Amino acid sequence: MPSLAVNEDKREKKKKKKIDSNAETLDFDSLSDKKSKKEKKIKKAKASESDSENLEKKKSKKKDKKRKAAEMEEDGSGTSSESSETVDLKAESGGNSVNKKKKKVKLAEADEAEVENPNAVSNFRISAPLREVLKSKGIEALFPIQAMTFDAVLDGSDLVGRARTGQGKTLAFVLPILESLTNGPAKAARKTGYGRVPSVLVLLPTRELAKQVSAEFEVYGGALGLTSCCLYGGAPYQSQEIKLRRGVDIVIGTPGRIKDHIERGNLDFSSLKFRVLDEADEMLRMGFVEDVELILGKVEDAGKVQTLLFSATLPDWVKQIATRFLKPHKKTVDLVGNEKMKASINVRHIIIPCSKSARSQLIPDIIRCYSSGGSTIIFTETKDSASELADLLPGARPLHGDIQQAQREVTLSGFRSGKFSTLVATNVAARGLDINDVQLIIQCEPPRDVEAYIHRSGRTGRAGNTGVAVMLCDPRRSNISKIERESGVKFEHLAAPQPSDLAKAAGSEAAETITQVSDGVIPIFKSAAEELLNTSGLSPVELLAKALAKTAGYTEIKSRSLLTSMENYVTVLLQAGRPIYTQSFAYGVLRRFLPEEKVEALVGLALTADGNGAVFDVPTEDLDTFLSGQENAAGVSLDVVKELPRLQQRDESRGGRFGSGGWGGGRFSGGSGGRGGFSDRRNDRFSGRGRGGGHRGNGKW
Ligand SMILES: Nc1ncnc2c1ncn2[C@@H]1O[C@H](COP(=O)(O)OP(=O)(O)OP(=O)(O)O)[C@@H](O)[C@H]1O
Repeated sequence: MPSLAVNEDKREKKKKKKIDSNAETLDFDSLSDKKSKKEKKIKKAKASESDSENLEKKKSKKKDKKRKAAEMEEDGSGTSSESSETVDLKAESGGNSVNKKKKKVKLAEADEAEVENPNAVSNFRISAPLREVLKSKGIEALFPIQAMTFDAVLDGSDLVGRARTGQGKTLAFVLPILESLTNGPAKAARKTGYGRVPSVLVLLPTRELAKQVSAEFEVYGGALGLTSCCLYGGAPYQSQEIKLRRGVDIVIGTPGRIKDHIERGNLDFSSLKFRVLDEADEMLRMGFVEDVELILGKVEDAGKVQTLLFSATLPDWVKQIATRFLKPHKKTVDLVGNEKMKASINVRHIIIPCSKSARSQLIPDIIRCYSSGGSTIIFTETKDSASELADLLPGARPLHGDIQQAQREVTLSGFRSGKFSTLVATNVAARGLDINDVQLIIQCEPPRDVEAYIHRSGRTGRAGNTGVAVMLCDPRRSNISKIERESGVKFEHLAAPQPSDLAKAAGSEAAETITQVSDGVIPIFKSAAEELLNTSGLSPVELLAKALAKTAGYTEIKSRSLLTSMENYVTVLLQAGRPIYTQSFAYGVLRRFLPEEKVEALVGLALTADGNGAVFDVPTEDLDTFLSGQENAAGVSLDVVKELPRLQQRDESRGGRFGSGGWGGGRFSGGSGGRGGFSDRRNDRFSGRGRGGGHRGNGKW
């Protein structure tokens, strides 16, 4: 297999990543305990060389994050006038444990960039323990959505917040809620002591997301002495009930399980101060509306509770529902608004045509080309396809709603920690999941709605990092134009990587690894090399090329068709000297000069966008029959295509004959042509589109 060298590389990267994250954890521990600065200095001085290396890495990571935060600001959100108001408010806030003197010292210590940055953490009413945690995570400035909502939330407003994926919406509610509970308006009425009832309720659509947000509350809330509890289905009730009985400040969970706990009399919202609906649109879309309404309805005096609603996508119907849950004078901070581009601007959005049957062959190559050695999440429409594909891809694991919760957790934590680098998931992983180093998203087919596209592709390119989202599809059947129009994404229509391109890349990597081999091996292998040179009949360069190929894992290079990406097929263009409006006309022309069984053997027939031709794939072994056969048909030409012409695309929403999009013509960088277009009347290779599983309602993923 061609991926050996790259896998080695990936393992090295993962190792490094783990060392880095360990360093962060250690640092956080030392910050959060109450040891004096002097002790810390001594500890630091004693730190081993590798520790200091880790610190160096961490510093540069922090600088990177700071730069990214500043860049994000420049994207146009945090206005300086607002920020200066924030600074004033902070100076006036008596409840804040940081006194003015300390603040001055801090500001003096802060580097220039921090002072100049209006979104610097020090410019907000964020108390010392939270600042310490933020610092330990390399966060020195708030992202725009956080900066623009912080005061409103801390000062008691209901709020609807919207920012693109990966822009830090979680901390946008975590930080002000925690400050409010410990230093702000919610402090006075907050229940404390054993058996206390929760002050905060956070609802999320999936278990994985609930756990992730709960972990944030544990880290940040823990620094302030607040406890949290995550309630989600598939996990035993008992441990959740024990926690609730002991008393918690923050409850995070999925609607179904929260409702169950209410019905069992385990939850009392009489002292609730905050309700958060994260990924609100998804929760409501999944059919949780009634559960959510029931849960929110359990708050007796809604006037005393602040309600916050966050998502990267807020369809109009959700905004309408929001008016039922939020107070009339709620604030709205919408950083996407009417901007055309609704998906992440840090992500390269690519479409590669591919038949269902070629997926498992093509995906490893896409990973090799686009994952930059990082992790990949592949989205399928159904649970079955996720399991099937995970079985076919080496080292991949599935994640979907039919997998036992305990296994789901093992899988996700293995993926997070880099134990394996390809996750094949349904929409259960589409929302909110923030996983370090996911560089590539592959969607096996276009999702049914634009929101799903936005959230899935948003699992990469987070917190100012970049990423790639590749969508595979059958242009004849997909509604790409609709997704393109509604998401504002301008897709790059590219060809699938050719095996020869991949082999070339692998060859360069292999050459690099060969230079790293010690000269000490030469005397041992020299006589075998001389023997080979003398007997092979090949030149030294040719022999070395073979050795490199073997090192890279190649013993042969297979061809792959431009149209369906299938191995051992070749793409042919048919022209009939007149327009070809229908597939049946194209088949009719072919039948005029080819035996029926050969016509039956072709796959993926699609009409060209100019209406003058049809392309299809033929088995390589049948190519000669096709090409020589045309001599018997006047006016007909058949040519092997080097670059795929633009193809007609189905445009469901507009119903035009020649859709606005079009396929092919694109080139994979360094590749040898575009491809696309499908139809297979013989065995309907594309019939398994698998919409059946759907994703509405509980447990469909
Ligand atoms: N101010 C900040 N500076 C640097 N990194 C940050 C900051 N705030 C959040 N992050 C990091 O950004 C990443 C994305 O944050 P988060 O998961 O909250 O995004 P999101 O907007 O909720 O995305 P999604 O819409 O996909 O749920 C996380 O890794 C988080 O730790």
